[in-house]
Amino acid sequence: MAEVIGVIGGSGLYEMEGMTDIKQVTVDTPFGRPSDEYITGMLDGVPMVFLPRHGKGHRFTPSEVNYRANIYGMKKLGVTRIISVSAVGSLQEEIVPGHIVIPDQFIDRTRGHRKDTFFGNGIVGHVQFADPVCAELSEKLYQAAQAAGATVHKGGTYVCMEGPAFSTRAESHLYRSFGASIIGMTNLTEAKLAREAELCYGVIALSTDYDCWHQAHEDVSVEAIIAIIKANVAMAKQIIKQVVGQIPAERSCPCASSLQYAVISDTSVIPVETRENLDLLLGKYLK
Ligand SMILES: CSC[C@H]1O[C@H](OP(=O)(O)O)[C@H](O)[C@@H]1O
Ligand SMILES: Nc1ncnc2[nH]cnc12
Repeated sequence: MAEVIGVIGGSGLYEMEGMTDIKQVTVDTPFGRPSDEYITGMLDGVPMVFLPRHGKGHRFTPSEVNYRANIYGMKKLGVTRIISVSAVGSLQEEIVPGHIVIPDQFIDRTRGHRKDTFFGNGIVGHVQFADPVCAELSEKLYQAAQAAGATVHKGGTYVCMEGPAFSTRAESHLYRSFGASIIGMTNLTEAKLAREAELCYGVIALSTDYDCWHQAHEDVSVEAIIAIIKANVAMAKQIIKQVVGQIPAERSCPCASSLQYAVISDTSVIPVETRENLDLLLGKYLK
């Protein structure tokens, strides 16, 4: 039986066509409400769960999204691999709007307001995050993007800013001086929580604009982003359709055991409520 694939749709991707046996599922979590109901079903014979990150109708800012609930809900529904589809600004000339990037690194420019860990409340753990995305899933996404006919860039550094306002021009130039490739507001937070939930995480990033550094292009605007998304969302869906059949049933990557040596707390002092809240993620290590 194939493992369940989760898709988190970003700006412009609020539903996943082509799924069969669809159910809308409300999931309760110890971390509050996910962004919306999850859509469960099958895509080309593979079990799939879909969630729109900002909610249907795009109701939550990047800072307001309840990332912990979203990831926990995926885990609760049996998901083992998450594919994120996201709109990003390009920080490099060669990443033209309309191109796809499969990023492999992040730089954190969020401001510490987001809940980006399941740890706390009496339990401390530190997962490895040097390689923040699943290399195996990302390779499959790259191959699927090529097969779908996209112009796709393999690897790249995603700057995750807080938003919701876009960057100043000075910030945009600063990120370019870091050698970063793309900029968005959501994916790093998800990647951290996916790692803490022992889920693989990979990103299909659709370049929608040149942010505000490029002298020959208009500064980023929602209007321009939506136009590019509309023209390319079918491609993102095509990549997902391509990839589901290519993902092996069993995972052989390290993502599946990322919590094994992460907890530093004396397990005898973990409060009962914390233990209960984290049982789904950590129970097998806290016996
Ligand atoms: C609509 S422009 C800015 C918005 O788009 C990206 O969203 P997502 O990552 O969910 O596709 C970016 O991160 C911002 O949230
Ligand atoms: N230029 C940009 N900055 C931040 N997030 C984005 N999402 C799409 N384009 C973006």
